[in-house]
Amino acid sequence: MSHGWGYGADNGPDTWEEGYPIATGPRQSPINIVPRDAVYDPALKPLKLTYDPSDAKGILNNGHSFQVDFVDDTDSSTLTGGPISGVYRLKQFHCHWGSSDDQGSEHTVNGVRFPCELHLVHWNTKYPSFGDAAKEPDGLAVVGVFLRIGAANPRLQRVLDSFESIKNKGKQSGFGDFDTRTLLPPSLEYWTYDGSLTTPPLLESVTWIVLKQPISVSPAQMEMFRSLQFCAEGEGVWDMVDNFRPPQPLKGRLLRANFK
Ligand SMILES: Cc1ccnc(S(N)(=O)=O)n1
Ligand SMILES: [Zn+2]
Repeated sequence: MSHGWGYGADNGPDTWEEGYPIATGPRQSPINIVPRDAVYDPALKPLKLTYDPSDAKGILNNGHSFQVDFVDDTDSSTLTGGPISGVYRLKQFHCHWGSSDDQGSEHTVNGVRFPCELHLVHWNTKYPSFGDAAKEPDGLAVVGVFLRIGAANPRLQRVLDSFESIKNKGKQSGFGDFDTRTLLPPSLEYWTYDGSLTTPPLLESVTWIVLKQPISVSPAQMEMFRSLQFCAEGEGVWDMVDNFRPPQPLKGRLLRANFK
């Protein structure tokens, strides 16, 4: 049985091009963010993130990460402003993290890797669904938030506490009444560039919005991320760690900032 893509030695990011030739396309993600090369754009609007806690639906171990899924049949949890036009609905959030605190994020800043990176995935409501939007160059907008080692993050703890019920691939559980806004840092200053999904199908449909200010996570909390498993129950032990794609070539793309 041919196994799918993953983060192992024989199915990791360097092999993805075999099944997904777009892996070497012109607008792949993540990238290394070099703040000195970012162009301040005064026309960039502030981000407006409006999330209804009652839209949180469930949490799933999809075999690559965990994801918290949201009801997205109304405009109750949306992203507007920033570099995008129109209304984008929150679909899910997930994270990427390392086997140790010195790696884990997908985007890097001046080559610096963070232990974890949170992705809030939104889709453009000019298209009928997430799946349709994901095929369009302006279809998705992902807000990236870096996590840095520091004090324990109480707002993250609710997510981490649910991990024991989704330890293995395919496990899911209810996850309601969660205010996603509480995961964001005080400052919403951001970098933005045109990119892609960072996991297959690597579709080049993402407007990336990476927040400059990290949120905190404690070493003990990082160990809880590492308690998840890539494999299904009864299929052995394979800690879910290092589920990140390394930075990809910028290929002439413009990196903008909404701050000086
Ligand atoms: C929903 C989804 C699929 C694949 N990749 C991503 S990501 N890591 O670019 O946010 N999100
Ligand atoms: Zn992601």
